[in-house]
Amino acid sequence: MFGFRLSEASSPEECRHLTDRTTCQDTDANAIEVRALSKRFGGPTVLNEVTLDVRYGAITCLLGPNGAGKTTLMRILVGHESISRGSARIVLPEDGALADRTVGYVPDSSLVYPLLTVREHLRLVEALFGLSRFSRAQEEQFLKALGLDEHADLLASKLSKGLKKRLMLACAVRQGARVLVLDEPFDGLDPAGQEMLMSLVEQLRDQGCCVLVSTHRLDIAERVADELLVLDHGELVFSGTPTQFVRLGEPSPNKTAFEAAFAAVSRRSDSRPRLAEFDGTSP
Ligand SMILES: Nc1ncnc2c1ncn2[C@@H]1O[C@H](COP(=O)(O)OP(=O)(O)OP(=O)(O)O)[C@@H](O)[C@H]1O
Repeated sequence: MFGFRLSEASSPEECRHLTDRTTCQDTDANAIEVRALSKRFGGPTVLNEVTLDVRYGAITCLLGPNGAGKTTLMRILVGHESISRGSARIVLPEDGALADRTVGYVPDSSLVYPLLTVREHLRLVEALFGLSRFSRAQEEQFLKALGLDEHADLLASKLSKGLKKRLMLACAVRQGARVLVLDEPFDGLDPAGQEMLMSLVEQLRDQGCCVLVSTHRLDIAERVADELLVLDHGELVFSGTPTQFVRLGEPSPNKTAFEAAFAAVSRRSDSRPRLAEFDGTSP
């Protein structure tokens, strides 16, 4: 669906930077290393002795029920939250990419400048990271690829939730980030937007980027994930490939193999409220 190739929209210098991703980066190399990481906010432990690796050249989906600690882990990775114990580090690509451009973060809540237009956001990123400015044609092509061309001159405050997410991702891509940390990026997107985003993350993966995506959408994880991480109550309860994951589930007529595996590894899987127990509708 994305006719736009990310490398085409950049200046020759940036093209080299972007297209070299696949050749300069060992796609088995770790991009993120977390070791015995614990986090407390004063009260209960929110992340407990978490150890994991996330690699370049892969889409890694981070799954887990509400409150499992996904956002906290991502905020720690991008330096927005402190660590109580252990360590977390981003491993820079081997080609000497600039550290300040390496990590792109799309948070769960919107982080846009309300009084700047979509187009102005891209120019702000260009200025902040010292990138040569897109020509008008390149800018149009880039905006079209990200599904933002019809909204280019709208103030960010006027964008829908899904479009704000798309804008934040566009800024991370424009920045040339190699490690993309995307917190619930599919939340608020319509089906066409979801397809577009899946295609985009696959392109980024194919260029050698590390794409870490948190989601509650098991169907989307099943489609795009090369690797899966599952957090539950702050503990890492699964790390491996989708093939390894589905082996853990009990076959069930009411669940997909992914849903069955998620239920098997997640302690909260059987915590559905039983309305009948409260409202007297049980026979
Ligand atoms: N700043 C904070 N102060 C105190 N507790 C916090 C803070 N941030 C997160 N928590 C707690 O940490 C736990 C994990 O929250 P987190 O947002 O990381 O989970 P999550 O897996 O992203 O959940 P969801 O899927 O609902 O977004 C929750 O119990 C939450 O209340």
